[in-house]
Amino acid sequence: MQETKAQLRRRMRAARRGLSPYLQRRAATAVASRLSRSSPFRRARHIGIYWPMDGEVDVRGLVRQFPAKHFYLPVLPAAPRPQLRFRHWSGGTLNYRNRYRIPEPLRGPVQSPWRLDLVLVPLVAFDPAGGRLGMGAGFYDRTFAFKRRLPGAGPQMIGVAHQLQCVEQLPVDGWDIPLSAVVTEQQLYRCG
Ligand SMILES: Nc1nc2c(c(=O)[nH]1)N(C=O)[C@@H](CNc1ccc(C(=O)N[C@@H](CCC(=O)O)C(=O)O)cc1)CN2
Ligand SMILES: Nc1ncnc2c1ncn2[C@@H]1O[C@H](COP(=O)(O)OP(=O)(O)OP(=O)(O)O)[C@@H](O)[C@H]1O
Repeated sequence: MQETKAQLRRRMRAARRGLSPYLQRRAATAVASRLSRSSPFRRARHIGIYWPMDGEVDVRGLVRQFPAKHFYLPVLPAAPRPQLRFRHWSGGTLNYRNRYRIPEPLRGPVQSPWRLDLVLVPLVAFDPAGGRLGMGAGFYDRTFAFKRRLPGAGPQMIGVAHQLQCVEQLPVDGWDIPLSAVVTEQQLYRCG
């Protein structure tokens, strides 16, 4: 029988969490190096990144490596707003954790999502066509929903993942924002 989204999420999260610290470090280095050689990254000045959780690839090393670029971390929306905000982060220690226990900067300039040049998107599973399965709260889909109406507008969305998170084909929902590329420790997928 076909695996449900919830089952696929559970399986992929367990798989990436199960990677040894050695494999995690190797993936982090390979992904950061492949990203930093790609033209969307080289062109970008304002970049959305993420604080890794639950076995996600750790690309925070890029912040130290590229001091001339500006990096921003997602900040969860306060009650009435459905969208993420992105707050400037220079690589320092963060003391505050949000309700999912993910660190967030408490101060610093906030950048509108559409003024970022590039967003490195965390994900649970992806397919080679740019389909993405996230944590299931729809944060990235809602925040970048404007890209469905204006496909060329706003940041390039590049998924970041371990190769083991690749599946043949994900079901597409109407609100899904397709990824323009996905980077893993093994390859760069150009999508769409
Ligand atoms: N590193 C990282 N940061 C991110 C995301 C992400 O996927 N990765 N997000 C991408 O959108 C947003 C956070 N989205 C999240 C959605 C659900 C859960 C979560 O852990 N859910 C629990 C149960 C909920 C609870 O504890 O209340 C779970 O099922 O594990 C975590 C983050 C913003 N920041
Ligand atoms: N543009 C949107 N407008 C309104 N609701 C949305 C929109 N995008 C997503 N949602 C809602 O968010 C819920 C979760 O979507 P989905 O399962 O695709 O999240 P996800 O991409 O896995 O999560 P995340 O982006 O948080 O990692 C959906 O049930 C949907 O109702």
